Amino acid sequence: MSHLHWVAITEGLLESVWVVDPETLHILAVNEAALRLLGARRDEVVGSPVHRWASDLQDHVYWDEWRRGVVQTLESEAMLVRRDGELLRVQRRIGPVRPADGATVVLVAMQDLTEYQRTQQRLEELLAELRAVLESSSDGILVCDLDGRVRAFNRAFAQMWALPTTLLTTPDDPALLRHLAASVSDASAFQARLSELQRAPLMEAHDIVLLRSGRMLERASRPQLARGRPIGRIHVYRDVTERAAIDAKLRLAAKVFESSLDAIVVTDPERRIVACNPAALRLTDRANDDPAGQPVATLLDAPNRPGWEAEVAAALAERGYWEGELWLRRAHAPAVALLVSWVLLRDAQGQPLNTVLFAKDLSEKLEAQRRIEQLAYHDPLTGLPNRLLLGERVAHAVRLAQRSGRGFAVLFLDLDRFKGINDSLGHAFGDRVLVEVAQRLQRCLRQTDTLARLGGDEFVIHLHDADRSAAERTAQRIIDAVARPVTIDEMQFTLSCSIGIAMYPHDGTTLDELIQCADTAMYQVKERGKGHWRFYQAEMNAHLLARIQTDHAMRLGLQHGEFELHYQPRVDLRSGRVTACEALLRWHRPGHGLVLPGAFIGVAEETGLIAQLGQWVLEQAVAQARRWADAGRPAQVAVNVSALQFEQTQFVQDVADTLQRHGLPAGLLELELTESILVRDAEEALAKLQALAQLGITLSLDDFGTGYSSLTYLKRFALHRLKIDRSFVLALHEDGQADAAIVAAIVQMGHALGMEVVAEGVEHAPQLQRLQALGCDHFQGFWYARPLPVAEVEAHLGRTVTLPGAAPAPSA
Ligand SMILES: Nc1nc2c(ncn2[C@@H]2O[C@@H]3COP(=O)(O)O[C@H]4[C@@H](O)[C@H](n5cnc6c(=O)[nH]c(N)nc65)O[C@@H]4COP(=O)(O)O[C@H]3[C@H]2O)c(=O)[nH]1
Repeated sequence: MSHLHWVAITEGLLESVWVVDPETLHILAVNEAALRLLGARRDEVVGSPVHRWASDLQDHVYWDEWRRGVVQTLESEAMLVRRDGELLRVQRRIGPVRPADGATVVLVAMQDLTEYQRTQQRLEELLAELRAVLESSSDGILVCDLDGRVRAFNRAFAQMWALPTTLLTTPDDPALLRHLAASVSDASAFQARLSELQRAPLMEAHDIVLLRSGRMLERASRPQLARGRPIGRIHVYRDVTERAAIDAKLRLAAKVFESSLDAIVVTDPERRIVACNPAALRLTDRANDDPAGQPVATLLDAPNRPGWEAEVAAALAERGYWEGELWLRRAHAPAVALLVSWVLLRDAQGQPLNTVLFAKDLSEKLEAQRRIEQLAYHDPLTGLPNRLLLGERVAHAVRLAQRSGRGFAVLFLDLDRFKGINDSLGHAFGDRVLVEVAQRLQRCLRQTDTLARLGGDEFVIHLHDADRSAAERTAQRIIDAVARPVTIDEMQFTLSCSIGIAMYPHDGTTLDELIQCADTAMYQVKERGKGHWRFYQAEMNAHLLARIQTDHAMRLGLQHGEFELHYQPRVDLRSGRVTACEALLRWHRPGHGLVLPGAFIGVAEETGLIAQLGQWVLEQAVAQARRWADAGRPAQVAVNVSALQFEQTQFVQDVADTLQRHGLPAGLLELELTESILVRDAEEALAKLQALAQLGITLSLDDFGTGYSSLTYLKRFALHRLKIDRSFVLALHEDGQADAAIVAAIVQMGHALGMEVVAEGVEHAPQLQRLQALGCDHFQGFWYARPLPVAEVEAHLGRTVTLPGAAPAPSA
């Protein structure tokens, strides 16, 4: 076949074709594609040896082997040398072709690999890029085929799921899936989800996977498409643990912002409002009116702090915060005080971002503070200043007086017999009396003076800038004001008060000193008849000192046996027999001789020593009565009981114990009580008296007629005897008709209540006769016998006295 034939046959082929003579290895014919490949003309190619276009030695060796019949066909890559010398990679197939009508030729078919190679290279580069992208992603990526087989995953995926090294090097799908399932907190839900995704290859899904480690993964599952058809699935996992935590924090912060009881206002750097929480809106009274955009300063005010805005701005810029009190202006309500903490927030570059204002409503606190101050500085009953506030005022007055050289006065005021009102009419009534008195006192004073209540019925007054005559005038004004009749609950009565006055700086330079002096002066007023005022005099304190000394001496006296009991016989007026005697205390005070109770009982009652002293008396009297009874001269012994002694909780028990200790029948003991005992705490007194009466003790009421002399308690307490006070008996002698009538009434009343009546202080026969005529039951007094020492009184016991005989009954 001619080479023209070969040209005609091969021209239509896309491949480059050489027809080579197997003997000479010269090219017999080429097609157009081969000419383009070699960049040569046909005449340059046809007739040329194949070596001409071969580039490497291997090619030469091959053609030699071909000629020697060692190889027949070949398919390989080879390098050609183009006409211009450029090398060209081709894929070639070489093989003998024997046409039916001709000799065998070698057909070399070649395909230019340059383009293919370039594409290949581009693909490889693309692949490498993709892999790099895949690897550089912080998301964990898992690629599966439609059957769920794992095709690829990146390093982030391996790290996120903590894949063991074996799974990284050796593909093992079941092991990988087992590892994933074992890592999640709900394995079955995880696997169910994977199966569901596998069944729906086109489904896109987003969900959250919780790992057992506590981490939280967000999964986005998308189908992998090739030419519009799904070929697999890409799972992208993102670790959102931190983000979820931040989200939770943000949600919490939002909740705090919303529900905070404190007002929170966020502003821009120019302090214009950006957001207000509900508490802020409530506080500003603008629930329906959004203040966003307004300068926050328009809502705030600081009346005592001009230039406060500049101060805030400077503090925020320098320190990043400001704290202080501001007032909030409100739309429809009065302004409120706020405690404000103001902070500046900056961005990462340090530029001001926002300011946040936290405000606490101080109105309640201020009100509480005001209340506390009120409570701390005022007496709750009358609302008057208390001692604390008075102390501050007086301290201030002292400072002023030191500069001005002018003095002032302190008045100590105590109501007279207030205790009686309180005890008999109740504390609530007493409180109303105190309020009334406080108002009257206040009206007697100037604005610059201070009236304080120390407690009970004690008031102290600071008279500002007052000399002696001013103090005197004010004291008298007060005495008069208090003395005006008081009407409470339709009950009218009169009060009086005693006032002691101390002058600054003459009597003292501190409130304590001045109060002490005024108190001492007031005490003197009380002792001398009450209802008056008096200036303090230095010797008053000497008197006080004497009392302290007396108390001390009494205590020592008790230890040293300086006390003794004298007994005054008591005579039965009907039989004339001495049936009883009253024990009366005597003190052999060293350096003072025999001291009578009037000089020390009062001090013992004041200092409380009376309880001890009284018990000593009881002990002695009971022991003595027992001795007399043993000696065959039984006589009832009457013992005086002071109010303080009676108030001791164990009093009844002490009496019972004493009787038991000495084995004295209770009927031989009489207790003389004073009226004040009965009015103090009526309920408790009643219980004690009943207990004593039950023991069999005789109870008598001493000094009847001098105190309250109320029928009510006489009836209630069911006492056995009434002792008419000496003053009435004395009056009988002085022929006072009115007093005689009183004595008669007392006797009758006593008898009507089933009580015996005893008259004290009978010094003269006529007194005795009148008492006899009035039906009095017993008497004691100097007419028959004074109080006598034991040795002397014994002779009287059981004796019958010759009485003068009853006087005619009084005419009135
Ligand atoms: N002018 C005058 N006086 C007479 C006459 N007869 C008796 N007296 C005095 O009158 C007082 C009667 O006692 P009292 O009213 O219980 O008054 C007693 C009593 O309240 C109290 N007292 C005495 N001893 C005790 C005691 O042991 N305990 C208590 N708590 N008080 C006592 O001291 C008060 C005074 O006691 P004494 O000085 O002993 O004064 C006694 C007595 O000496 C008389 O005919 N004329």
